[in-house]
Amino acid sequence: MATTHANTAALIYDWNEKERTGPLLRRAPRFVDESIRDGIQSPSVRDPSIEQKMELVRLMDRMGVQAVNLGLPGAGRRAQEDVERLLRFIVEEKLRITANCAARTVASDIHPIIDISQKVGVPIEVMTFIGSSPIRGYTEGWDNERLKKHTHEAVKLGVDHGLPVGFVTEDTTRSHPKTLDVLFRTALEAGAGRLVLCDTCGHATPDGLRNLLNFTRGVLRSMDLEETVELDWHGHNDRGLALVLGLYAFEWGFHRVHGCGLGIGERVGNCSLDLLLLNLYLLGQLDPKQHDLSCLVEYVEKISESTGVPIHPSYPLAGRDAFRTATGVHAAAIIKATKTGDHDLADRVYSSVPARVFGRKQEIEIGHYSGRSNVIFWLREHGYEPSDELVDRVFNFAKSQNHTLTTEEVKAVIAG
Ligand SMILES: CC(C)[C@@](O)(CC(=O)O)C(=O)O
Repeated sequence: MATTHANTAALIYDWNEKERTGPLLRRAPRFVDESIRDGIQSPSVRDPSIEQKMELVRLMDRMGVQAVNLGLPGAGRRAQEDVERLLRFIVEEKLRITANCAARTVASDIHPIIDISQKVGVPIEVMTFIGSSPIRGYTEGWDNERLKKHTHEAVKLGVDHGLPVGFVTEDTTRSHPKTLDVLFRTALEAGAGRLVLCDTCGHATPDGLRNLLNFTRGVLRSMDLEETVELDWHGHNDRGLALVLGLYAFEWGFHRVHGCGLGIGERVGNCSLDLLLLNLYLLGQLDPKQHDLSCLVEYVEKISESTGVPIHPSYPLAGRDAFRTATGVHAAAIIKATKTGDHDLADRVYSSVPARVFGRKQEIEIGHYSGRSNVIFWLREHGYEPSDELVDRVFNFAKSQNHTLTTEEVKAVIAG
């Protein structure tokens, strides 16, 4: 693996690399951060302040995320003000990140995007969305003719004002090919430069994603647009597959994948953008000159702080427990590796994510599953001489408890 130190690599047989069918990308992956649009549609999420949104956009930019959805200006005055301020912020700070905004396929949602774009003098990509599945058509009472008319008018409105337009079919993964064929053609003929395929309800399996992509490619090919129109994948996590599908989407040729920090978003959330970045990094698919992931943990923490969504203790990389162990067998191995002085080795003995690369640290704790080596290591780390008597005392106390000891608890036992 490209990101493993040579010493450690010799000690790991990497089945991941034996034969790769997963992400080996034909082109550099690009990302759309939906945290401050779809992310904040989650019922448990608090709307971050404008300052917090700016901070998040700055972190996205540092991580090399190419585009951010700034919101849905059609939602009202506050959304419009936020979008305008964020767009000005991007310009003033000379960030590389580009902006897009969500809009229903109605003129009243698209006009505010045109207005803000003209006011600030920067193009905003219009991401105009329409429910395209039969189940949505049934509940909303829309027929295909109506969908087609709205699609044509909305895309044309953005294009006529010189804005790039992405056409977003909600619930694409449960939509009939005949409907998609009509809608894609209508949008592309009206000048859409991008199709956004959506797994709005988190329905797709990897087969579903591939079948849909092949179908969509067929439509583009028949219009001779395969080389010019870009494809985005936007997925939700109802079945817990969003991250895996995000990785496959890149593998199979999507240009961009959408995601949210900490995987927040409607219901069970979107594809986790931080875990997508982490995985592509571990697969050696991110150019380190373009993607500074030293702030990846900070990004997840800021998402959590600003939205009020806690980070689950076992959440990969940023979770409190991601690099902690109290278990005797695990700790003993890590302690031995630490003694070699090779930190990469110590970080990899019991994790496939190297903590130190992301500014985190492997920690050894003391609990009822611990061995004496945990206690000795802990005492040394905290500046205590591990005498036999002291080790016994802490060890026996830990065995009588049902949880991992806190620093205060260990100190109280040491104090006697
Ligand atoms: C707008 C679209 C991309 C959506 O997020 C739906 C929405 O938020 O209305 C989806 O998942 O299909």
